[in-house]
Amino acid sequence: MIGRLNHVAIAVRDLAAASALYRGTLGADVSAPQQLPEHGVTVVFITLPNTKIELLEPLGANSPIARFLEKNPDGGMHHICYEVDDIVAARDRLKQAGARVLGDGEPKIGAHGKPVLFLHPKDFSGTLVELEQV
Ligand SMILES: CC[C@@H](C(=O)O)C(=O)SCCNC(=O)CCNC(=O)[C@H](O)C(C)(C)COP(=O)(O)OP(=O)(O)OC[C@H]1O[C@@H](n2cnc3c(N)ncnc32)[C@H](O)[C@@H]1OP(=O)(O)O
Ligand SMILES: [Co+2]
Repeated sequence: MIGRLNHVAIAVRDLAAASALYRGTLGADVSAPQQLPEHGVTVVFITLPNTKIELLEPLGANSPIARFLEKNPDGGMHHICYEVDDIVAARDRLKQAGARVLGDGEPKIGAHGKPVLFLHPKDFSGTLVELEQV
């Protein structure tokens, strides 16, 4: 059901500093920041030859990233995103298998303008999983 690795996301306290680190020290191609209030994040994408890295900074009072940073003050790996062809079919199959789909269970439009859903980390070996329909 899952396809390509779309991105690995890292939560950071200071998006400008983390972007400078990737751009300057690691020599990476870093996008401009994008605010996504519906997701409670400001995001940049780093394009690598085989996948992307998403850097996430908290945005707004109810950001899931703010809560993550309370527990992980230095930041860290936040989620992994797999591509699927049909997100509603994937969701229904996962629910049938007993996995918890987060939020209201309906796909939201993510950073790439495509539908996304999140799966509870406790159901996936301690890793928060995002699905993106491509
Ligand atoms: C930019 C848009 C989009 C894209 O297109 O790419 C994005 O990526 S947006 C990214 C941000 N959005 C989300 O994270 C949405 C989904 N997340 C959630 O619904 C919640 O953050 C959560 C995963 C359900 C956690 O909720 P929270 O209220 O923080 O619960 P707890 O702190 O009580 O956590 C419960 C339990 O789970 C562990 N945990 C929490 N977050 C993670 C994580 N990212 N990775 C692994 N484990 C995680 C947490 O430590 C708790 O465990 P215990 O302490 O053992 O109980
Ligand atoms: Co993501």
